[in-house]
Amino acid sequence: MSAIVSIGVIALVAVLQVDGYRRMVAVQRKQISAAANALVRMVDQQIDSSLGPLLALRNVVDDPAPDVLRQRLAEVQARHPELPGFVALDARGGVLAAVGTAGADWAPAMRAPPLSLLGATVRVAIGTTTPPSMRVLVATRAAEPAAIGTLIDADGVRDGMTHMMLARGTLAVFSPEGRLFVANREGISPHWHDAWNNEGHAPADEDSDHFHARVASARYPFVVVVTVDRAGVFEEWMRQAQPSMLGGLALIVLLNVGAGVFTRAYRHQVRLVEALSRTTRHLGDVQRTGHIGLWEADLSTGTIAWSGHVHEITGFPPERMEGRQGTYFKLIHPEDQPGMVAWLRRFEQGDGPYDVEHRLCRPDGREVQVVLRGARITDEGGASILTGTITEITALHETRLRLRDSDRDLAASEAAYRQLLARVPLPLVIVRDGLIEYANLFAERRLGREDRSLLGRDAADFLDSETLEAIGRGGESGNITAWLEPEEGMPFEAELALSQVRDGSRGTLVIMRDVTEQRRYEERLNHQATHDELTGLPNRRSLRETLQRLIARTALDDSGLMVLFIDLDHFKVINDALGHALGDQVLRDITLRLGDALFGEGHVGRFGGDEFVAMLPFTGPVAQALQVLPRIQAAIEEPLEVGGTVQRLRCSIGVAFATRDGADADTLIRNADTAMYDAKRSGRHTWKRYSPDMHAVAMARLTVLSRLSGAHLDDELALVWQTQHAGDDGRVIGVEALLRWPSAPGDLDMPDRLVPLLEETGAIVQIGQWVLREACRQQRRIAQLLGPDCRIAVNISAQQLVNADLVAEVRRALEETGAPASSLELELTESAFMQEPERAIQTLHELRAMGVSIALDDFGTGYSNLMYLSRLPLDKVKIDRHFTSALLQEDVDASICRSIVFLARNLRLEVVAEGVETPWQRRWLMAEGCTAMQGWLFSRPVPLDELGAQVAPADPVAS
Ligand SMILES: Nc1nc2c(ncn2[C@@H]2O[C@@H]3COP(=O)(O)O[C@H]4[C@@H](O)[C@H](n5cnc6c(=O)[nH]c(N)nc65)O[C@@H]4COP(=O)(O)O[C@H]3[C@H]2O)c(=O)[nH]1
Repeated sequence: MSAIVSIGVIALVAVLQVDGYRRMVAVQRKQISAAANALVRMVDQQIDSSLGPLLALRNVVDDPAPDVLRQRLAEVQARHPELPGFVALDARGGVLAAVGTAGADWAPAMRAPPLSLLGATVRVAIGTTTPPSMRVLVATRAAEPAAIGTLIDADGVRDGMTHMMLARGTLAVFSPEGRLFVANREGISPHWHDAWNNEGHAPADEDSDHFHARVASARYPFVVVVTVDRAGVFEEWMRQAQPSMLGGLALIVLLNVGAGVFTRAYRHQVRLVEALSRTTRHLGDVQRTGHIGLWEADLSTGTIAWSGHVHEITGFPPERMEGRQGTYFKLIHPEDQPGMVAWLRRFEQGDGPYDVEHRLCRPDGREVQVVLRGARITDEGGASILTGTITEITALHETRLRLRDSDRDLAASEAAYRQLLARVPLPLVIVRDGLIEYANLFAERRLGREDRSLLGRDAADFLDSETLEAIGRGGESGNITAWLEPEEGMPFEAELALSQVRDGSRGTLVIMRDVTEQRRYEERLNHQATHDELTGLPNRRSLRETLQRLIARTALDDSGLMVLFIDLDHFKVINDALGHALGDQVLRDITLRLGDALFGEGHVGRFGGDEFVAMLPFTGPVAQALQVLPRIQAAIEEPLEVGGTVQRLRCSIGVAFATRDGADADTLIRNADTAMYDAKRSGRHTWKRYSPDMHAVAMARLTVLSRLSGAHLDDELALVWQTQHAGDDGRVIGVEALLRWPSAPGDLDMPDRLVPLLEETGAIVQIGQWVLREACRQQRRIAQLLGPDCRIAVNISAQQLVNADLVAEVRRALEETGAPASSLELELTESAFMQEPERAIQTLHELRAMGVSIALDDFGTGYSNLMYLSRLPLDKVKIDRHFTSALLQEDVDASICRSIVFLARNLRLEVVAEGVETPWQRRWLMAEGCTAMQGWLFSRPVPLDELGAQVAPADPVAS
């Protein structure tokens, strides 16, 4: 039996699924029409934003100077060749400024509705109310309404199409006369547009292979056509059918359990009723066959006579009944005895017949239920007797009791079932024959009105015909989506779970889940996930996806793809000075300008902060593609009004090409970024093409940062020392500490490569501290080797002067190592003083007050402003070795070197010449009055252990 039921259920589910397919088709129809509408909205918005610069013209009319107006109109016209003329009008239609359409009559355009654009009319208004006294109008070429296509960002639309329809359908945007603007797949010809020209109806009959929808934009001249393959829908249904079949079966089983509770209770009741009637029948048999006890009592004598069956009922043998009424009375259950007395009294009022029901307690311990029926018979003499029957009804009584219990059970289980439905935390109704038979509280609240119940109402008041049809078919389970119309409030979209109620006639249980918010939330999430909130541009994730797609396309059609990483120069300064709100405004303006500069040919996205990434497919030579760069730079450089100030921004751009510089999106973006970084290093406001050695530099930076920002500098770094000598006798007068990184990667073991990198990364501050401390630590040994008067010179970077508390650091280094302050000399370059001159002068004074000497390094290469230098508290200047080396060629005009030495001596400071390599240079310097020297002539930089050898160098003058 259960097998038959199961087969029936499976067959039922199969029928449901077939019908599910029909519903899916209906949903599909709705979806493609929704997709077409969404696509129209999207393209409308795109055209709006493409026309952003036109709309931005409204801003220029803040300043009604005709020259300014004309210039701005001309700029926009140059960017939009499809729009040949613009004019700014005052409120009365008088022309304030016009370009491209001089002498035209603009009055009709004043009557054009706001924002209607590129229609069939010759002139239309695009700006109407800002400020209220003016309008900016644009003339379109009436003969070329298809120019609208240039305003559509085809790849952006294709992106949107992917989200709307995934891969199953075809979406296309045409001009009304059939020109294809964009589609989500290749190979769509204008004939395709003609084929679907009858709005909303397939040209072929229902056997056609497609569903389609066609929607025309109300604002711009284009139409959207959407089709879906019937085969694709079938596949999707196949994919969905399996889980929903299982779900349907599970639901049916669940409902069967519920219905089973009903059915069991009902059957139980039927069985009891049958038992009751059987018992009644038996009773009839008993009566028929004489199985009723008969009795006759004489009330005046107290005697009673019995038929034989009375003994069977009472269980008392005849000999013990002895014909006494009292004997019977004693057998009656004590609780029922008062009832017996009352029954007897009834004969005082009449002759009967009267019935009394009571229990008898049999001698064998059994309790039986009997009914005594009696009537009074009076003879002619006036003597009367009571006579009647006694019938055992124990079985009947028990059945009656069970029936009463079962009635209670049945009422309880139905209440439980109703309660179960009422507790479903979603609106739920049972629809039977098109009427609402049951509605839980949630349904009453969501669909109905406070003063009017849903019960008995026509379901068509709330549900559309398709949904009603699905419900009306009955016998099905599954989910459908529908728009519901509550009596109060807005219609809402809901997911309906339908299941058959199996209790005789066919009803459908409908559980509703409002998905309006969920849909809205999904759409918002989708947009947020792919777009930058501030600029509305695609965000990093979506950029990467688009780039990956473009790379794939490039590989197919053998075209080129250029990736630009654009970073605004010194944008932080704008942010810091003008605040983040105006900084945001700048980023929005830059976004518009980038769009203009690219002529809508590429894709731009915001990578983060002030970084933008542009992707430009191209077909011609690379040199031609690169022509966009000056255009971008010029667009960004245009003066920008921000918060009452005029700013001129610049940018650094890194360029990378697919697939030469990377075959995937991440690599290409990273390499364009590396090239941008190189452009920044080269002084900003420039652009650089990526080359692999840039990557090596970037890796070196990374190594420096990871290895030299750790705590183990002692294991990585070392100091070498170069002696300074008196020019006349060659005695050692000081030593300079020079940094080395023995295990450095690449050529970073020498400071002229390493130090600039450390400066760039900021690591110089921490490493400078290490050098200072290490030099002071080695001072004691140097004093032992070269004498206590030998000063140690330590190079100090500009960043240490600006970013660290140099005075405190020097003091700590001296205290911790025990080196005397008088033995320490700090070498600083002129540029170090220039960043914060007043603070630098103050710091130097404090250092000198401690007893530390100050030397000006690389003298002659910097600003050498004598006025300024005279304010610095210096002890020594060191002539840069490039001036000394210029003396190597004896025929070189020595006048520059002479002036440098002269300048240094005139500051009345100790003068040391660096880079002395030949005896000739030494003699020349001596002759010019420079008596202290440093250079390879005396010693190369050596480790501490080798410094002892410098104590008594051979006098080079003599050699
Ligand atoms: N051709 C030639 N070169 C000579 C001669 N005599 C000395 N030199 C080199 O000239 C540089 C002198 O150091 P500097 O002017 O302070 O120039 C230094 C200094 O500005 C910077 N530097 C070195 N160590 C440190 C440091 O610990 N901290 C900071 N902030 N800068 C350092 O790196 C620069 C280069 O250092 P080095 O490569 O060690 O190069 C040293 C030294 O090896 C010579 O006769 N001929």
